Amino acid sequence: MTALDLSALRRAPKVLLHDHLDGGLRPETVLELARDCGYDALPADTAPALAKWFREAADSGSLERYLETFAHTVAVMQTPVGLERVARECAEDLAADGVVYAEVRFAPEQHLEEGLTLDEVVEQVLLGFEAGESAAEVRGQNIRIGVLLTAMRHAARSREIAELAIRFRDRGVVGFDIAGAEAGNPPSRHLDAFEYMRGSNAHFTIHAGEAFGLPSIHEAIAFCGTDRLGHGVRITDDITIGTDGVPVLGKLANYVRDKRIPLELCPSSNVQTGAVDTLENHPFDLLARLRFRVTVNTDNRLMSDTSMSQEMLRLVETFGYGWTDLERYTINAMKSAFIPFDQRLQLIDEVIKPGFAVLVG
Ligand SMILES: O=c1[nH]cnc2c1ncn2[C@@H]1O[C@H](CO)[C@@H](O)[C@H]1O
Ligand SMILES: [Zn+2]
Repeated sequence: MTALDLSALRRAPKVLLHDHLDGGLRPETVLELARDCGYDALPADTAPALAKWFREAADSGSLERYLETFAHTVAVMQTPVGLERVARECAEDLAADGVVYAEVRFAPEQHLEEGLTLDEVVEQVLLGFEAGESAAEVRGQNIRIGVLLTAMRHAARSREIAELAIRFRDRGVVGFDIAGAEAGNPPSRHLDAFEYMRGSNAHFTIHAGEAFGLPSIHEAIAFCGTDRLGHGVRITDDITIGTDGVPVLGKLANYVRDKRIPLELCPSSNVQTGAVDTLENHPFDLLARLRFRVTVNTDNRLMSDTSMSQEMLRLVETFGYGWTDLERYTINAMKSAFIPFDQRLQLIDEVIKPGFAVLVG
């Protein structure tokens, strides 16, 4: 059995379903792109200081204030060169961390300030991911990236973004999502976008149950028909612990578990936005023990100063998990991916299981 430390975790084949492209830039890249495009509003001028600023500013305890930090990353992702570079580096960084399959999301509507069209934005990001996948392969690190197109939930372009996702479905876009401030912007506002996706036999996930509780999760599932829940951490509001210490599930929690609806849990991000108060109190462990389909995710690597391996290490340190637990969460994630079933199975059988077998030894 290999000791469970950060370097061994980096060798484990990992699957990431919830990662924002504009939340994962390298601090040096933010600085360089800002200089190149004349953006002069960055809050720091060295990479370490900028990394620290993002981490601390995102530690706000409120989703709305956490989201304000994205103004700086989105500002430097407005040109073909900037978009391509950020996507390329994202693929390379994830591959170097041992991620073998990732679904990375971003909101094309936020990248139109310099005159690019929605289609051009998506094309540049896809080019960047392809270049990053190839560069990683040369180093012996194989990764596949599927793109999710996000619509901002406070805006009114979700139908258009869903159509964009379908236009690019055979070129690397594997699904659709909504993100942004949850309170006041319920999923049902975007029903036509979700109906369009369902009508196209296409997949989507919805950020729900992060800054708002059960009604948001209920709408996402019952009215919108979501395939997965982005976070979904507040499903615990529907779980009570009886006097005998035994958890009792309400109707919605039961439904989520019965239908094996995947929860894209993002431990560090959830603490930063105040969805949970401490990692020790994160319901990840309760949900895992109750056999919900839990997955481990980064959400925003820059804002949380994290990686897939780091998130797993934090869970190991907090809840005492071993390799077989981590393998189970990884297989949960691979089963829940938006690529076709045969391709998911191939990654499980040929990459994930053999990779963990080496570590379990
Ligand atoms: O945890 C989150 N909850 C809700 N919205 C988020 C979260 N992380 C990032 N974004 C939002 O998604 C946009 C597209 O990637 C980001 O610009 C940010 O506003
Ligand atoms: Zn997110």
